[in-house]
Amino acid sequence: MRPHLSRVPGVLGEIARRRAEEVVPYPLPPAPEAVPSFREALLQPGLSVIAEVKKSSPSEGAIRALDPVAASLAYQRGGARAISVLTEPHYFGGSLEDLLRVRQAVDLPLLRKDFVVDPFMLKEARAYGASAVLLIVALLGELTGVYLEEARRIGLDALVEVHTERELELALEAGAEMVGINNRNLTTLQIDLTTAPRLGRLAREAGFGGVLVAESGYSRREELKPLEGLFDAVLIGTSLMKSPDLEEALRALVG
Ligand SMILES: O=C(O)c1ccccc1NCC(=O)[C@H](O)[C@H](O)COP(=O)(O)O
Repeated sequence: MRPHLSRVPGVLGEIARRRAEEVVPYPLPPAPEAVPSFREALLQPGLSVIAEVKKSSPSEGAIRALDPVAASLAYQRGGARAISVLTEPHYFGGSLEDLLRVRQAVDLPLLRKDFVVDPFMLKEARAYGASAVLLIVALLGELTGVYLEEARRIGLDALVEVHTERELELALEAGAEMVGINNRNLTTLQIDLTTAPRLGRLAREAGFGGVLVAESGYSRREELKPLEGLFDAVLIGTSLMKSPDLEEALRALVG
């Protein structure tokens, strides 16, 4: 079952509609028998970092044409607990090949970072070595629970992404065990670092006891302070990818 994408505004809608046109099921390679748990990795003490391999983006244009394996190995050495690999090709320069190559090179759990708009994309994620997928409530709406169930059924963790109070409500109603709060408005691309702590507090007040991840816009250590004691993890891409030394940059950011 596919979401109605005609109602999704801005660049997010453009990316998702293009992605939906491209999904044509094909025979997948055999999935790895076991992959490390994304959820358990983020539940280790302290604020876990999910470091992102991101070559370009709508907000930045070209970021850096760094080999995803070299970037991931640097992230692993720098203390990342998980790695997010963009697999969207047109706006982010990613691919499933990148995901597979990173899977073969590092021991950390991998998040397939894409715009999931068809259940086949979940099967692809599993086949190419992901431990988890991103489910964006602004795209999936009322179908979020259906995609969440399907992800679980095939052995994937799901990070359910929200940006507004209404989306947070939908994520919690859908039974999300991991909620990602994006500071970036995916329609305007504006970043507001108060979004994650504000919605994070609302989630905890509503009794959410699962994994909370703050996403987007972080580049300095002091910006992580409001996340302490509230969030389990932070997802960081652009600022790390732009750093001359990714390993050092990660250490400097989280200590
Ligand atoms: O990054 C973008 O410009 C973007 C545009 C449209 C949809 C999604 C987009 N980014 C996805 C993300 O959420 C980020 O890649 C991720 O949270 C890391 O953010 P950052 O550290 O700011 O690169």
